[in-house]
Amino acid sequence: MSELKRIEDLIGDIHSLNQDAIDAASAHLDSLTKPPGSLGKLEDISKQLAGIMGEVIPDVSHKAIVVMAADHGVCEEGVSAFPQEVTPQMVLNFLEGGAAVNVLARHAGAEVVCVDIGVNADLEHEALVARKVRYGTANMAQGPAMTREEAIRAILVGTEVVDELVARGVRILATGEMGIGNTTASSALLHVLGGVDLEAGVGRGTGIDDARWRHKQEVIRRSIQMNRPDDQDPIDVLAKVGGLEIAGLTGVILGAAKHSCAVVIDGFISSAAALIAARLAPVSVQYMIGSHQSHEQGHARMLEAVGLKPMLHMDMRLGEGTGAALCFTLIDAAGKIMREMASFESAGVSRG
Ligand SMILES: Cc1cc2ncn([C@H]3O[C@H](COP(=O)(O)O)[C@@H](O)[C@H]3O)c2cc1C
Ligand SMILES: O=C(O)c1cccnc1
Repeated sequence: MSELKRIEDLIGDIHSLNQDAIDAASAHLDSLTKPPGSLGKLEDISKQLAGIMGEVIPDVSHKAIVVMAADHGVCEEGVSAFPQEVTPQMVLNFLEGGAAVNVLARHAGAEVVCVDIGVNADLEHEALVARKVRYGTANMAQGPAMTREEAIRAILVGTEVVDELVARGVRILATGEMGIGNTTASSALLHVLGGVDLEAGVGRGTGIDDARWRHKQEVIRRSIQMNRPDDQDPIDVLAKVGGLEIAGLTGVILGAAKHSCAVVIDGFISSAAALIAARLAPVSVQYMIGSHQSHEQGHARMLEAVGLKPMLHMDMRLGEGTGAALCFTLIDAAGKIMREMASFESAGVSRG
């Protein structure tokens, strides 16, 4: 089967949520000892999870954060405060359990799965999922970041990783990434697909100064002029000005939706992947949970373009899956409410 046909089939396998399960979860929440709706977004999470998994109180105890790692040729233009070699160095840090996402994942009881989908170095580690599509993207300021075939292959890597995780019992997923330069690619995607000006949609990433921030906008402007991505064709935009980890995460999101699993979306870069997924398969948004609003300029506009409302505002701007890991703790809290709260009947409390 051609790889494009596999993407079309994947999209065709994603269905709307189960309304009966949502109604049953809603009735259960209203039977609990609280005014209806008073637990706000905790109730929304429970209803969404019920609709996604087709059960009133689904078991989401087995959680995984998929950290997709890849490099960006556009780093040659000086768009990040850090050098490219940080990408493979951080991958080893993830694999040894020392990065922020590892700590927060342990706190939330989630596993971290690190995938080399396009790091510009040879990496070896027993825990690494080695699925390199190519050694980093090309410099998008001089030509397309990758070919259409590579973008499609990277999306399929993401769905295959999810297939394997679901087969081993994972029931909820989250997105994470590592890739020096990837806020540049993400802002380019936001500009082309979301129509957001570069002033508003380009942030400081790892912490660039004003001069470099203006330069980053200029590099994105040049990259778009050079490649002329078709805003009606999300895979064309992804291939020309996106990234391999972003493509992989698009696949993770679509794969989660195909398996009727929720997928918690992390920060700016993960949300760019969510934007591609939303444009390829609008119904996939129903499976996404917006974890937090990053401090990165443009993230609010990115979330709006996808159609997500973030749970948390923590001024975090790290990526890796850190915001998604924190959101897992809220999802667990929502599940405990569903499981452990007394009802008006059982507790003998009068209804209004
Ligand atoms: C040590 C370190 C750890 C990180 N973990 C995530 N990022 C984050 O920063 C990068 C994006 O920012 P920019 O586009 O400015 O390069 C990505 O790798 C993202 O995951 C990190 C960055 C650094 C330096
Ligand atoms: O919002 C994010 O995910 C983010 C912001 C800056 C750098 N890296 C990631």
